[in-house]
Amino acid sequence: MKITRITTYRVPPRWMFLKIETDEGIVGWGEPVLEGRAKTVEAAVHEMSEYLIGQDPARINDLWQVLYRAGFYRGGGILMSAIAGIDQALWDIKGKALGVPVYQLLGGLVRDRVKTYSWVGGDRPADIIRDIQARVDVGFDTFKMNGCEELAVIDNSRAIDAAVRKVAEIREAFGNKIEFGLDFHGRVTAPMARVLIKELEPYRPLFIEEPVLAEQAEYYPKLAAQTHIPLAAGERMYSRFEFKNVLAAGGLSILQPDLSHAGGITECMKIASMAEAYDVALAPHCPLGPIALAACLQVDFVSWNAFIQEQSMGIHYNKGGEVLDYVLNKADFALENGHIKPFTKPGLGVELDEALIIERSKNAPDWRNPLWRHADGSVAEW
Ligand SMILES: O=C(O)C(=O)C[C@@H](O)[C@H](O)CO
Ligand SMILES: [Mg+2]
Repeated sequence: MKITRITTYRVPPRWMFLKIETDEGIVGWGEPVLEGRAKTVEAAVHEMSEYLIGQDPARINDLWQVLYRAGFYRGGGILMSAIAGIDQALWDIKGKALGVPVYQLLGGLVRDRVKTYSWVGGDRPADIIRDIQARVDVGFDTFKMNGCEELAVIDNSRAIDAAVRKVAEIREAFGNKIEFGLDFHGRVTAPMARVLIKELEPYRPLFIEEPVLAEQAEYYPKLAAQTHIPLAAGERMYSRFEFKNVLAAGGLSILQPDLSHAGGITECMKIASMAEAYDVALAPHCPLGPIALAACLQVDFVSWNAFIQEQSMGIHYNKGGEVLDYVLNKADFALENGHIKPFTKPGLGVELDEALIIERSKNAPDWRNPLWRHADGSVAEW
């Protein structure tokens, strides 16, 4: 079998789908995207296609190493997202060629269903109680929300109290019938993380995500030493070589590699195994579309230390497009009390509405996250 063509489709709300065609008629799909940099990743995918056209798609490991090493420069969000989507599509082809779901090629199921969580609240969580109740009513019991609004490098007690009050209200309304992760979203500096985590300790969030920015990873063990709350990170780390350093230094209880940013299934399987060796849990990051989610689930189905999966149905970013819009086999993505069952179809398990993808790609928005500024005019972390 030989790869014959690579096509990319940027689609609403902010995703990009990749189609790899072969001379035997089998097609694989992937989702190479870095939110807000879709066009840059698209250029990277097409630059990399020079290494792929005419090649045997079955040689996923060799193609992955070529894409990672052949260009001399490596790593980072753009290149590793391009590789991620290509890798997903190659696994999709291999599963379809052999007539089995990808997880069968990775050693088979380690669990019968995967627990997911739902985002609630938006960039500035308001009406959070109402949002949670709406999802509790349909069976969810685990959620994630932004842990705070923008914070200054050193902020005041009012800002800290506002963040803590929201969490206190959630616990007051729902007790321990629900769990929630708090995503600091990189908005919190190391000094403020110490203060905010201390004040949040009594409310026992399930985890605190990106307690500091990935470039401040040396603070993970220091922050972990002051709290019992599990710390999580990973969406802005792009290869096993970055996760290696974080695992060796300690501090993270949960790794959140993004299957569309960290090199795809091939790379994230290695990251999952490394995490297990350090007794660290896996919770793949996925605020993206259906192909990214399917790739995450294939890894969750075979990774013992995977404990929960992010999915973006109803997330505040999905304006103009929802996860299942492009999916024909919607029933396979059914959530029963927040859990999803293993896919049965070959490959990644997603059957796509290609006509709709092509149609919506004709005027896809070039999504950007907002540029926030503090009251003094300085740039704020969004
Ligand atoms: O889902 C998460 O955990 C996020 O932090 C969302 C963030 O990754 C946005 O997708 C960036 O545009
Ligand atoms: Mg996050």
